[in-house]
Amino acid sequence: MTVQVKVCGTTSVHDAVLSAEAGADALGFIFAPVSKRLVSPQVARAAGLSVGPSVARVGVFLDQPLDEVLRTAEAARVSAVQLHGRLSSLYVMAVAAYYPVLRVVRPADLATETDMWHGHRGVTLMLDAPEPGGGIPLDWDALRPLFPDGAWLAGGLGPGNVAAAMTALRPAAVDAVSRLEASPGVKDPEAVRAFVQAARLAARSYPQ
Ligand SMILES: O=C(O)c1ccccc1NCC(=O)[C@H](O)[C@H](O)COP(=O)(O)O
Repeated sequence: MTVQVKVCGTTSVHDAVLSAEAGADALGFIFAPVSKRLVSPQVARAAGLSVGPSVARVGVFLDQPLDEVLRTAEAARVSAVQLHGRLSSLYVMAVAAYYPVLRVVRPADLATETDMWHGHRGVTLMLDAPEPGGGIPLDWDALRPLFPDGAWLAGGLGPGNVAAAMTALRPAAVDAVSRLEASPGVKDPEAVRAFVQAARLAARSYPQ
C-alpha cells in the first residue's frame, strides 16, 4: 500500500521546495488566524506552484466561515481542504462539493464521525490530537480497535515515532508539523527528510 506523507505548516516557497525534495506527497498551508504557522493565500499559491502538480496542496482551516474557506482555497489554488473544529455535516458536505475534504476528528469523536462519513467518497477522516499543531502524540494502542481503514493520522508525529504509530494503526497517510520545525513556521530540513524516510520505511511493513 502506498502511504501518503503530508508536511504541514508550510509558510514559504523555500520550505515547500525542501519538503517536496524530501519526498512529501502533500503540503499543508494553515489559514487559521490562531496558528503560529499562518500563511497568506498568495504565499501558499506561490509555494504550490513552486513544487508542481504532483504534490498535493492542502488548505487547513479551523472553525472559519464557509465563504472564507472557499474564497481562501480558491485564491491559494489548493487541491484539498482540511477542516478542523466543531462543524456541521452540512458545512463539511458544502466544502466537499468543491474540494476533497480531510475531516479532522479527535479521539473522543472518532466512532461517531466514522459512522457519519462512511461511504462519503469525498470526505476522508484524519485523526488528530485535540490541540492541532500541538505536538502531542495520541495513545495509538488504545485507538487501534476504532481506527477506520483509509484514515489519516496526525498528532505529535515525527522522525522518532512515526514508525511505531504506523505499526499500531496502519494509517493511509501521516501528517506532522511541530516535530519538523526549527522554530514555529520554519522547517528543520533534517527532521523533514528523516520523517519522510521513516514513514516510507514503515510503509514497507504494511501487509500487501
Ligand atoms: O499547526 C497549527 O498551528 C494548526 C492550527 C490550527 C489548525 C490546524 C493546525 N495544524 C494542522 C495540522 O495538520 C497539523 O499537522 C496537525 O495538527 C499535527 O500537528 P503536530 O501534532 O504538531 O504534528
